[in-house]
Amino acid sequence: MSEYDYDLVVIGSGPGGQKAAIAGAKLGKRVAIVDRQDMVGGVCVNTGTIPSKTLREAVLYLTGMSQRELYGASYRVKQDITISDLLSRTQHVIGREVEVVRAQLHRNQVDLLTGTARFVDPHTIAVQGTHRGEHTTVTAARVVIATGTRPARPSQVDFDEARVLDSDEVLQLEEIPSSLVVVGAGVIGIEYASMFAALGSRVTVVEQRERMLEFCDPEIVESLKFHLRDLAVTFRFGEKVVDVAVSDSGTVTTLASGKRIPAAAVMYSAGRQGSTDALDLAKAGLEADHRGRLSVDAHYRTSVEHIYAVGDVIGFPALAATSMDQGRLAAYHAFGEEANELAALQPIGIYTIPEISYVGATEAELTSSAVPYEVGLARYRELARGQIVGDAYGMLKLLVSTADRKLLGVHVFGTGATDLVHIGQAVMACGGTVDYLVDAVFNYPTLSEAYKVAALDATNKIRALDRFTT
Ligand SMILES: Cc1cc2nc3c(=O)[nH]c(=O)nc-3n(C[C@H](O)[C@H](O)[C@H](O)COP(=O)(O)OP(=O)(O)OC[C@H]3O[C@@H](n4cnc5c(N)ncnc54)[C@H](O)[C@@H]3O)c2cc1C
Ligand SMILES: NC(=O)c1ccc[n+]([C@@H]2O[C@H](COP(=O)([O-])OP(=O)(O)OC[C@H]3O[C@@H](n4cnc5c(N)ncnc54)[C@H](O)[C@@H]3O)[C@@H](O)[C@H]2O)c1
Repeated sequence: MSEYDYDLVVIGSGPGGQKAAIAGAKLGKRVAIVDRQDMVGGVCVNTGTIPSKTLREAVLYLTGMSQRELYGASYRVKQDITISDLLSRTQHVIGREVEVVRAQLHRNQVDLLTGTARFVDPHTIAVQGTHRGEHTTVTAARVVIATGTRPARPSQVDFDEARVLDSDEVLQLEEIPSSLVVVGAGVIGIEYASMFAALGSRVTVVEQRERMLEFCDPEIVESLKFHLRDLAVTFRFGEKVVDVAVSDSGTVTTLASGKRIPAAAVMYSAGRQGSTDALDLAKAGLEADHRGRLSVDAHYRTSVEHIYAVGDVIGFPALAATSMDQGRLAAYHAFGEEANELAALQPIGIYTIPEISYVGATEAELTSSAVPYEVGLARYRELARGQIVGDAYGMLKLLVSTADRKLLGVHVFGTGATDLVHIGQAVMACGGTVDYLVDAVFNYPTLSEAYKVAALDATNKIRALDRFTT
């Protein structure tokens, strides 16, 4: 018998924690996972990915936005959309997802301990429930910390949960604001800006940097900005928020340049802070950085050999999919199970309206590292499926090496972008060339056909160049 209550205790039940716990259980280990009663499934299910993506789906459906190309600019499924129309769908999906997480843990014999965990010593964890007296202490041979992040809140701003909110509190809004200031044009800010703009709020996005989504293809970001401006979004780049004042009639946001922006509400999406303050890390011999984050080695092991950390609490890339794999790999490493490292090719999906997705290199990266490439482009409006679904703006861009014809990057903008990208990802991961896409037969009419159209475009350009040089 082991000297510990559990072989593995996981703190946090988001994507990273869930997969660490289940991977440990599949290896036959005794596993427990700790989270608060109302947070099973993590930030991902309760306040982050799942609610925001469900809200987006509800917005797209009820506003009739994606059908306007076909039925006219005034088309709407529901005339007066209320916040409860939007939130009821969100609550429904959250409820189902929480049940799925609970059932998966249960059938894998993972004990779910409810409460807030803190270290008593490197192998002992105290779990404090919400009610007095609800207190357990467990010991573990190994620990995975998967406590995620929470919105960063500047100390000088008075958040009141009604008019001045962080991105978690958007889900508690009592009405759709007629106007909204979004502070920070990171992924969260720009996704919510898209949704509220689609709902008809007048949105102003304030971003201290000169540009947004700098890691994406600039041509696609330009297209997105064009679309958002068309929905009455105003961008204030290179501007910093210095003050937010609230009164009964609304809010006024003051920028460092002296500009003042009146709005019904203000949403802060200006970065996130690692959730490590409740953990009493010092008792485990650990220390977080100034943003509450933990550092780990290539196997997700912290400086204390038996304690691992995964997911958003270790920082970049801070995505649900990567967090899941980090969790699985941490558990495998902890129990000496062989596993491949995290795949190098990871897609990015941004659920703006329209959505963006890419995998591999950008044109800017290839240019700065002097890798010669050609671009193959397909526009949705030239695809039969694009016409059928009423998407006239979508595009798919392939970056192809002129040296060996391999795919170097895929960038998609428009309907289904976050799904479509995986075709290119699979071809790239298998070392495929553009010729595979030229020769492949795709179902017709589909958006996937964009790959063939773009591949033909790229090969036509490469051929023209070859003819000139030979
Ligand atoms: C608005 C928003 C939208 C997003 N959209 C996307 C998206 O579209 N795609 C995508 O890939 N990613 C998205 N993300 C990011 C994604 O949600 C995260 O990458 C993912 O949730 C991180 O998982 P995690 O394992 O780190 O745990 P998290 O999901 O962050 O959960 C951590 C859990 O730990 C618990 N916890 C913290 N401290 C303790 C403690 N002391 N004791 C017990 N439990 C504790 C918390 O209660 C929480 O339940 C989004 C995030 C936000 C905020
Ligand atoms: N689709 C997705 O994959 C998805 C969606 C949402 C969130 N996420 C993840 O969540 C994480 C957090 O996202 P985020 O958008 O909160 O953070 P972020 O750090 O990416 O963006 C915050 C932005 O706010 C700006 N900012 C900060 N203070 C400001 C001020 N006073 N005035 C004006 N601008 C200010 C910063 O310059 C920055 O651009 C991301 O790392 C992302 O990986 C992913």
